[in-house]
Amino acid sequence: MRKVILTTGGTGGHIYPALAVARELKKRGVEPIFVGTSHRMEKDMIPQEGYKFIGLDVKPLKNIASIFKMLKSIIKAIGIVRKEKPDAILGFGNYISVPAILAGIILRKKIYLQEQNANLGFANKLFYRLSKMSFLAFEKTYDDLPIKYHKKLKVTGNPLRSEVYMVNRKIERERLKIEDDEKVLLITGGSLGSKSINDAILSKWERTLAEKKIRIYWATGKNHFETINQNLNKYKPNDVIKPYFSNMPSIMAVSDLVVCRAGALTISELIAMEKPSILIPYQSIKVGQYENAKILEETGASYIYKNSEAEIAIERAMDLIKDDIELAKIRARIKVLKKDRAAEKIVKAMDIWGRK
Ligand SMILES: CC(=O)N[C@H]1[C@@H](OP(=O)(O)OP(=O)(O)OC[C@H]2O[C@@H](n3ccc(=O)[nH]c3=O)[C@H](O)[C@@H]2O)O[C@H](CO)[C@@H](O)[C@@H]1O
Repeated sequence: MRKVILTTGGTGGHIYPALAVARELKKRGVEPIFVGTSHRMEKDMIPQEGYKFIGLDVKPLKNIASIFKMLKSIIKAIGIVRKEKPDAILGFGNYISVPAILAGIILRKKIYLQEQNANLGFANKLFYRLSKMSFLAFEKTYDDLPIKYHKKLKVTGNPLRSEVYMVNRKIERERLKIEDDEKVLLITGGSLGSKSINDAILSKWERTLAEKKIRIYWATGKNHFETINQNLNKYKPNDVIKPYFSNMPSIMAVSDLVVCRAGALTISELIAMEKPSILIPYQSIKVGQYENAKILEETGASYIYKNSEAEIAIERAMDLIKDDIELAKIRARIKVLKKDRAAEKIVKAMDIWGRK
C-alpha cells in the first residue's frame, strides 16, 4: 500500500488542511500517517479522526533544552521514516514539521510542502528549495520567492473540510431555528480564541443585548471561556457562547457577517462560503495575519481593524449586519477569490502514482 507522512500540528489552521488531504489520500487507497507533537491539539484531533498518529517531543526553539528536544526529535523522525518507508512526506509548516521533513531529506524521500498563509512561514522557507513542490493557498506567496523557484510552486487554495462545501445555509438555518428576519453574527478568534476580540465584545455587550434581531454565535477559545462566562450576567435567549464550535462550517453557513482574526484557514473558509467579514488580525509579524487579511480587504470583501480598534470593529459589525445591500455587494466581490478542490489537486500533483 502507498503511504504518505503528513507532518503537522499546533493549531487548527495547520491541522484541518492536513486532515482534508488525509481524507483525499485515503479515498484513493493511500495510507496517511501523521507526525506531530505529543503535547498540542493534534494529539487528540488526529486519532479521533481514526488516523495513525506519532507524537514527537518537540518545542519551539527558545533555549538549550528545546534545541536538545529538536535534535532528539530529528533522530526519532529518521527512525519513523526508515520504518514506515513513505512514498512522500508532506509538511504543513511551522517548527513541528521540521523533524519529519529533515528526516525525509536525509533519507532522500520526496518532499512536498503546503503553505496556508499569504506569506511563506519560516519552516517552509527553510525547505522549499529542497522540496519537489510547494502547494500555495494564495497567488500572493509568489512574491516571497525568487523567480527561478516559481516552477516548484502550485496554487491550489487551502484544503478545507468537506463540510465547508456541503453545508446548506437554508437547511442549517431551519435546523438551528433561525427566524427569517433574524441576522446571525459569528465571532471567532481562530482555533485558540482571541483575548482582544473577547474583551471588545464584553465591553460592547450592552449594545449587543439591545439588538434583539441579531443572534450571536461566539467561540471564545477554550482558555478564555470560564472567565467570560463568569462575567456575563445577561444573555439574549438565542445567543450561543461556547469555547469552540466543532460544527464551525454549519455556524459559518448560517452567518450573515463574521468578526474574526485573520488565520489562513478562517480566511479560506470565508472565501469558500462567500461570507462578509470584519477582520482584526493577530498583530505578530511572524504569524503574518495582516497579509492574509489584505487579500480580502483589497477585493472589497472585508474591513480590517487593529487590536486597539476592536471595540470600534464591533460597533461597525452591528451596523454592517443590517445593511443588506452592502452585504450582497461583498458576497458578489468575494467570488473571484474562490478556489475549489484543493485537497484533490494536491494529492493528484504528488509524484506517488507510478508503478511500485
Ligand atoms: C495564533 C496563530 O499562530 N495563528 C495561526 C494559526 O491559526 P489558527 O488555527 O488560530 O486559525 P485559522 O483561522 O487558520 O484556523 C482555525 C480553524 O479552526 C476552526 N475553528 C475555529 C474556532 C472554532 O470554534 N471552531 C473551529 O472549527 C476554523 O473553522 C478553522 O478551520 O494557523 C494559521 C494557518 O497557518 C495561521 O494563519 C494563523 O496565523
